[in-house]
Amino acid sequence: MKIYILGAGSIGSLFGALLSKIGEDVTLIGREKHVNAINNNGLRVVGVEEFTVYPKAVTEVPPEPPDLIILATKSYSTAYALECAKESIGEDTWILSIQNGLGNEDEALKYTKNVLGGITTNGAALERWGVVRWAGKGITIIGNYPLGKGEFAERVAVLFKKAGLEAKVSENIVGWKWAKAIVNSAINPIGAIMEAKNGYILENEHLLALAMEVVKEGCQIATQRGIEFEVHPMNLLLETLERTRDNYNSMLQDIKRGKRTEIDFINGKIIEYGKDMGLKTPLNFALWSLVKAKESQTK
Ligand SMILES: NC(=O)C1=CN([C@@H]2O[C@H](COP(=O)(O)OP(=O)(O)OC[C@H]3O[C@@H](n4cnc5c(N)ncnc54)[C@H](O)[C@@H]3O)[C@@H](O)[C@H]2O)C=CC1
Ligand SMILES: CC(C)(CO)C(=O)C(=O)O
Repeated sequence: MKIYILGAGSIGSLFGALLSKIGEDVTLIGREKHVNAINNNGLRVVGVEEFTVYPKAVTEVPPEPPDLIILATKSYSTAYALECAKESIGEDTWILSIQNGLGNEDEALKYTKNVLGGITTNGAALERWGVVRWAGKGITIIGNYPLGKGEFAERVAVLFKKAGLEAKVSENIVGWKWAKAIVNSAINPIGAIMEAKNGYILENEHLLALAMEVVKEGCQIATQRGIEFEVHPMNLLLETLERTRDNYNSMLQDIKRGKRTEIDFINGKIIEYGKDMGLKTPLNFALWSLVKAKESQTK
């Protein structure tokens, strides 16, 4: 399959490397330093598995339409990245988002009806240009966005499995996207504000109570929008906190590096969807405001 990785950073490079290893026609689209390193020395994966592959790597989206574009930028870069890719989105091209947050697939729907949603609990980090660490093995769930299974989603899941990724297809990917976003809306800002590992939220009764209330608030908005969950976000919250006890969440990591966070696409989207329905989301608003303030402190 001809696959473009749009946003070859941490998670995109991991998916690109694994798909390239099984012989798929992968092109990584990313920033100059990473692209140059890949072209000079190949793309190295370390951690869960260790290997080097030699996929194509470029800074501009090639004009030929691929079968699949895997969207792996941060959510705040999605709109611009898709605009750069629009000439390469053919009639038969599918776009799959493996990003966190809400709204990425809706951006993709502006260009094609062939959109797959996805969530992944794999952990990846760029160790240096050309080298990606597969920090933790997880599951990837994909499905036609917003709803439905579809033949192409099944084909992609088969490829992912062949590449060594645990993968499954869901008929309700929108439910999974919301469930993950609601969990992130609690863990990420609380961990970022407290500058604490995820496990601390589980150990501290005040933080755990707050996280659970934030999850309830997100669920109210989702339910009003008719979203149904395969796994309830409250269970997912507790399971995620336990499983990622030792992690500093990605929002905290972004703040520490002076980078923009994805708060606008997590708590920000829950606030926005609430407003659309005349519903207030005071907890999400408080966390969003505090993270925004923290972001501006580091600038
Ligand atoms: N890193 C991880 O373990 C996981 C990340 N995610 C989600 O995946 C998304 C990506 O996360 P990361 O890989 O960690 O971020 P990252 O910042 O490491 O990678 C994104 C890359 O996209 C590139 N990019 C942005 N705009 C571009 C454009 N127009 N053309 C080409 N490249 C462009 C950036 O230069 C960057 O290298 C986020 O939504 C994140 O929440 C989800 C699960 C796990
Ligand atoms: C699951 C969790 C909370 C792990 O830290 C995450 O998705 C993140 O850090 O963004």
